[in-house]
Amino acid sequence: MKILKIDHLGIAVKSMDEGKNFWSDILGLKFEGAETVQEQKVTTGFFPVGESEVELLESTSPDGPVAKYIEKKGEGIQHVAFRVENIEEALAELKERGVKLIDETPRIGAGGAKIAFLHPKATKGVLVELCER
Ligand SMILES: C[C@@H](C(=O)O)C(=O)SCCNC(=O)CCNC(=O)[C@H](O)C(C)(C)COP(=O)(O)OP(=O)(O)OC[C@H]1O[C@@H](n2cnc3c(N)ncnc32)[C@H](O)[C@@H]1OP(=O)(O)O
Ligand SMILES: [Co+2]
Repeated sequence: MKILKIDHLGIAVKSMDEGKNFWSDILGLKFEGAETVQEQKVTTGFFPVGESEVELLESTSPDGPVAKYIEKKGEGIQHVAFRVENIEEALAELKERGVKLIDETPRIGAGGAKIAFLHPKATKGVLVELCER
């Protein structure tokens, strides 16, 4: 598999509006707009930073993964996303090597990217997202 770069850092926030204030008003990053991804029960907000982006995540439902994360650990970095050249190939390789996958086939994430998550138990405690755009 080939990882091209860190695509984004996913940061769980209780409120997109409040989160946005810090990242755009204080740090001066450009807010590229919000998008709800119903399947993941989140509204996302992207801020480009050089070759990568910050992705703020606000839950749309109390039983979504981001709401559960905040309940357990508080606001903060919920996942790291790597951009890969070919996500199906990467997932097949990881599966063959015994890595615990949350998604065995890609789903559709923000901006229409193909995404899939690896289980934090298989990655030394970091929820890893692979994405291909
Ligand atoms: C829109 C899209 C995009 O970019 O395009 C997105 O990013 S969507 C971003 C939101 N979507 C997702 O996160 C989808 C993938 N996530 C999931 O399926 C879930 O959140 C899991 C990662 C499986 C965790 O599920 P759940 O909270 O029900 O399980 P759990 O509480 O039993 O957790 C199992 C163990 O994993 C740990 N754990 C849970 N969430 C974690 C996280 N984000 N980072 C690191 N560790 C984490 C828990 O502390 C626990 O460890 P201990 O056993 O040691 O206590
Ligand atoms: Co993400």
